[in-house]
Amino acid sequence: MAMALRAASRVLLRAGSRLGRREAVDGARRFANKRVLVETEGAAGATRIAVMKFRNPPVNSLSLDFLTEFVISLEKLENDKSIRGVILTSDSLKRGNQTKVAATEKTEEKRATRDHGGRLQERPGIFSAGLDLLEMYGRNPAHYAEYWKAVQELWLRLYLSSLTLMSAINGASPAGGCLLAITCDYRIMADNPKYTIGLNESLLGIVAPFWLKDNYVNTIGHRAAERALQLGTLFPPAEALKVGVVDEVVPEDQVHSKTLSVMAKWLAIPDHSRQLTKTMMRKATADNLIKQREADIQNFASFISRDSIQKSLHMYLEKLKHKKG
Ligand SMILES: CCCCCCCC/C=C\C=C\CC(=O)SCCNC(=O)CCNC(=O)[C@H](O)C(C)(C)COP(=O)(O)OP(=O)(O)OC[C@H]1O[C@@H](n2cnc3c(N)ncnc32)[C@H](O)[C@@H]1OP(=O)(O)O
Repeated sequence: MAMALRAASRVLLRAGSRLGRREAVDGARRFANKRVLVETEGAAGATRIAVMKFRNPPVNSLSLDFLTEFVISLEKLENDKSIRGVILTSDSLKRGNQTKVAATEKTEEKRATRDHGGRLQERPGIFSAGLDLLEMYGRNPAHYAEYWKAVQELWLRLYLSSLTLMSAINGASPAGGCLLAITCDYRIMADNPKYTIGLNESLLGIVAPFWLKDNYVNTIGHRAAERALQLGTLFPPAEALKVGVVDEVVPEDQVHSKTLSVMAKWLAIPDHSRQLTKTMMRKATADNLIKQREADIQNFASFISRDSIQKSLHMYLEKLKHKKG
């Protein structure tokens, strides 16, 4: 009997590490893939809220692996009928004792910041650095196509999610980081002038895809989007609030509690009427991509493969590598 139990628990452990860990923590539940930690709050049987924490060191860039894990986690939450609201945030915390590994070391692991025990660490103050530039540089067209399909998938899942989605923006949020935020129903940003948010693609010599542009227009209006997209504006919190990229700016240590209290207000609205309203507002924008997904993938793959675009990305990566501070 004991042997059978041990064998069963080994099978469960193996399945657990394949599917993501699930454990009980102080009455709350959590599951984790390697790059996304999901914690749920609230009593069993009652409405619960999930917090999805990004932890893809060093800067929470949207790598293919991260996108895949994100979509799997979101799908799990969509299928859990007790969950009605999800908060997106970064697991990046201000930590002491960090050492930035030399920029000359090339691999992903070596690029990350590590603590003195050699463990990989998030760089602090980053919500998400956006799409992973290394997925778009120096690869082949088939890879670009696969990557773009995953980017589209994440956007569609978030934009059309029946859950109430909120972002607790606790760090820098350029380009794809801003994409994550503007798919949400509500955005709360930490009041730290070092953090900026916006679609800065034009500064990299690339162009935001039409569906992200549409999402931006729906969020801040046509004229503001037209200007911000051409200039690649990254807004500090006060300006982000003024233009409407975010809905609230609060002191950094209150971002989580404020998001929870706003979430409670949204969850007081009946789900069916809120969801139908959300669909009514968003369906046409999403359908616009759905009906031309394949063409959008091919456009991206050929655009990003151009020598001139690869050169721009190379220069941008070099600039990042050699920047001071
Ligand atoms: C004809 C029309 C067709 C249309 C087709 C559509 C085409 C659309 C194409 C693309 C759309 C892209 C959208 C994007 O999201 S592009 C990504 C934009 N992101 C950025 O510009 C952010 C760049 N990063 C930063 O500004 C900073 O790194 C910051 C996030 C503020 C953090 O700063 P800091 O804490 O000082 O950290 P470091 O700068 O030192 O960065 C640490 C290492 O991480 C690397 N890094 C940073 N960002 C990325 C990234 N997005 N992807 C991959 N790697 C990234 C950085 O190089 C450092 O590496 P190393 O340690 O080796 O120097």
